Amino acid sequence: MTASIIDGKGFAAKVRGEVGRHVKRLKDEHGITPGLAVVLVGEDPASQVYVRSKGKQTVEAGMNSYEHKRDASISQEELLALVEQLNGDPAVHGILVQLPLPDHIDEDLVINAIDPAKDVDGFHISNVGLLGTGQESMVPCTPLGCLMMLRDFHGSLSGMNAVVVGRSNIVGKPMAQLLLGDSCTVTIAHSRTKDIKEVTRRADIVVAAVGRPEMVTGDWIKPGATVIDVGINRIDAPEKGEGKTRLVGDCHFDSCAEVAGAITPVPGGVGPMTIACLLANTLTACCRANGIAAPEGLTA
Ligand SMILES: Nc1nc(=O)c2c([nH]1)NC[C@@H]1CN(c3ccc(C(=O)N[C@@H](CCC(=O)O)C(=O)O)cc3)C=[N+]21
Ligand SMILES: [Mg+2]
Repeated sequence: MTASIIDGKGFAAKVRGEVGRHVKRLKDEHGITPGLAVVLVGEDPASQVYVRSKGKQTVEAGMNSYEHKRDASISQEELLALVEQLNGDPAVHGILVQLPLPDHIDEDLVINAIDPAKDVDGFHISNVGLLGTGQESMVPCTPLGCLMMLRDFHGSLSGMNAVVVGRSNIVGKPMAQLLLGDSCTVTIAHSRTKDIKEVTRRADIVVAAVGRPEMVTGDWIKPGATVIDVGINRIDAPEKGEGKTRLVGDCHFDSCAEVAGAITPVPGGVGPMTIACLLANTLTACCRANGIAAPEGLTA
């Protein structure tokens, strides 16, 4: 078998186009422009790349983008004061504080200082609780993007056996909640899971979110299963020349693609969908803040 490739990059472009059409309508009919504030602390070059492409795509969708870059030495108090300022700014409908933060800053404290209604990452404890109880919330972008691709490919997910590999607050746990919400039978596997291959090999859907390059190989996959690869790992690529690198997922693409029915590539899979869902969440937050019905199909 050779798997179908799920085109996250193409799907993300469609989602961004749909967001852009709703943004235009908000402007034309209500005179409102959604605004996204991104806070970047420190100089990590990879983070800077993400922040730049987020800003560019935000503007392309017709929304306002506000970037707040701060030195890695910023104090926790100063960062909390910035979050408070953004909470109180009516032009800002979404706030994203890029993670990870430097070690001297308590990440949970900063995230929980964000107004939950503006928490477009869906990381605030209120949003986590709302998602877990099936109430309206802001849904984390990466799992939302994965869910959109799965729904698009399969239609209904009801009754499917889904295994999420990884138990992070950012991806694994919310992904499991969303799959449960779509009536999958959900297992969360992780580094301490015994006979993990036997667990994943029973899955109709495998979502790999462990942050270990190419850990999931074809022998972990049931023939015909759908594989969603969340990992974005930069590894050395001496075959491309001295000092060169390349991006790989948490799945070993070639061996998984021989067995799976469908698979997302890296790059061009989950990553672009994450950014598209960030824009969708910003639009949703803006609509809710203004008492306007948020467009369906862009939320969980
Ligand atoms: N509060 C917070 N929210 C985040 O959502 C968040 C964060 N912090 N910290 C960093 C990670 C990383 N992240 C990515 C999003 C898109 C791509 C993406 O689009 N990647 C392209 C490739 C990019 C390349 O070529 O380097 C792709 O997979 O095709 C990657 C990484 C969001 N993050
Ligand atoms: Mg930290």
